[in-house]
Amino acid sequence: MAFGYPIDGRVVDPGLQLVGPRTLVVSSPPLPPLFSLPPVGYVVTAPVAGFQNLIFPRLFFPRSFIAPRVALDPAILIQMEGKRVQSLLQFMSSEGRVPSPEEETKRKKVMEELKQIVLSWIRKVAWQRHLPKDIIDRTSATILAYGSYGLGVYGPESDIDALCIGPYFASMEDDFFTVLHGMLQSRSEVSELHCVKTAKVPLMRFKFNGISIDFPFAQLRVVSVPADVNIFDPCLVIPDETSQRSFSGVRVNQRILQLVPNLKHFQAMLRCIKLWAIRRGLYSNLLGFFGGIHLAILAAFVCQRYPNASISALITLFFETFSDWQWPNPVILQDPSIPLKNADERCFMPILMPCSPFDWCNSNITRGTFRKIMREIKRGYDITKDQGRLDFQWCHLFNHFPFTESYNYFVRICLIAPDHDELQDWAGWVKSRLRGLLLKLEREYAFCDPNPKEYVDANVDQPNLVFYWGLSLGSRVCIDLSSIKEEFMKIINKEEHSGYKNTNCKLELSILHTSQLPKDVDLNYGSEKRTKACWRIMEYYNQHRKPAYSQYIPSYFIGYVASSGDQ
Ligand SMILES: Nc1ncnc2c1ncn2[C@@H]1O[C@H](COP(=O)(O)OP(=O)(O)OP(=O)(O)O)[C@@H](O)[C@H]1O
Ligand SMILES: [Mg+2]
Ligand SMILES: [Mg+2]
Repeated sequence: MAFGYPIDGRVVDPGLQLVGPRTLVVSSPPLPPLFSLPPVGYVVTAPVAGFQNLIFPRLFFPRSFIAPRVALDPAILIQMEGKRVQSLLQFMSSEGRVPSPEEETKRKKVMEELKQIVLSWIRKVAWQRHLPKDIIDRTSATILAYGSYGLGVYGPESDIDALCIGPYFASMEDDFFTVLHGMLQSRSEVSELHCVKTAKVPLMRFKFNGISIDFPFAQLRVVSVPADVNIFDPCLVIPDETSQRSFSGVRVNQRILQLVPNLKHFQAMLRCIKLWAIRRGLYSNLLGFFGGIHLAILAAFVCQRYPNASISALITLFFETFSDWQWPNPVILQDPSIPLKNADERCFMPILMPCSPFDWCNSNITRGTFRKIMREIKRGYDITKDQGRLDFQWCHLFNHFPFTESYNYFVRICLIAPDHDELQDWAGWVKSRLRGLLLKLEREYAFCDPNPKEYVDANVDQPNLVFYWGLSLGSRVCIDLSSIKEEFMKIINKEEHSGYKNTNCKLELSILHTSQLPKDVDLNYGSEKRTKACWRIMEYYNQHRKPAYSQYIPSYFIGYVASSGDQ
């Protein structure tokens, strides 16, 4: 085995060769640790007899994982790394975050059935439009998955995002939102069907066999859209701007998949980062936190930088990279090679989409949510940076955010409607405007933490949905929300599309002290509980590991290695 050391920011391997600006080769023979500069990272190679000058990078370790100036035994490192990855995968699987084969099959079947519906739809449309018989015979439409399902990282709560692509004669208003809508409505598998026509990317939203589907539409100037349509084909003519925007989601997804060096690592890491964001109350684009697209690009960025890193190292590197990041410097996964459009100056974390037209991800992050995100990223780094530590458990990283311990006051936002269907529409509309309320609360109070979780108040007779947002009052003593509510209701009712002015849909806004929270509402949702996986990991840590010390500095504790358990 030999050692390399970082010198002036570069890393030199005295035994073999320089392998890159952020890597260190551990090979033979060992040299004493002389340099005080902290290494930026390590690639551990397995020494191969007879190939002394070749480097076989196996694993990348973040700098924090290995204390600087300490000699290391690569065999122990690799073993420890393997255990950490294993316990992480075990944790994710026991938390139900890895879809079962049945779930995979169920979703595939939904996609297949939607494809069939879309095929019969387009023939029907061609026939209704009296197109020539050969066109009716030849025409086809298709659907392409994108979002978390397209990336292969969906969780139990995820929807399927599927873009419906139709030929030149299929119009959005008449054929998609009317004919196809009618066909979907008549299917017994379809429920909760809604049209969202005024969104930037207009879509139908429904459940198919209980799975939520986001279903936008785009048109191509062709007679027949093949199932394997190449959406990067420069010859494709996309006739209108709405279709361009609808295509963007699929393109971004496919580009991300092309840019990550190791798809399996990317998918596994993104699943973990998403669970972390959900548990820490950071997963909701509408409420000023991350959406799936933000996390996907940030995760891909880290994977691209560290192609040799293991899944657990990638998680540490995610937190390390973005706690050090000089925001609002943008995160760019693919160099656009064209001048960048100006990011919105209010954007706290600009993230560029990795393909033409290189737009910025839409972000609702506010000053307050940015503060919380950064605090949580630093927490993530603190927990994961030294995984050799005695009390390390993955479940600490994924603990639910302890809302009731963190705030004395909560803003209660209760949305009420006469029936469930109306509640869906009403809540959808209000949620799309909640950033306005958040900004007002931030202006008025010291800090507001919009917990994205939705609750139901059993004491309210009508169908309802309730948010409890954490509130720090700062030096304020007045907690009268009436003026804020008045201003917010103006936003809700003013917009011409809302149409909610004279309906029975209501919004209640109040401030509660923690002691006034309903007894059946657990805002901390399991933060104190230990999951089954956690216990399993603890057992493993307590019973089957023994401490390992550096072979060069015998009293220096490196971590644990598995033992047969007979100690
Ligand atoms: N803020 C945004 N900016 C740009 N594109 C977005 C944004 N939000 C959503 N999209 C597009 O819509 C797609 C689907 O978004 P969605 O909200 O369903 O998240 P997701 O990544 O699929 O995660 P989830 O598992 O929560 O569904 C994204 O992949 C992206 O292409
Ligand atoms: Mg989705
Ligand atoms: Mg979606």
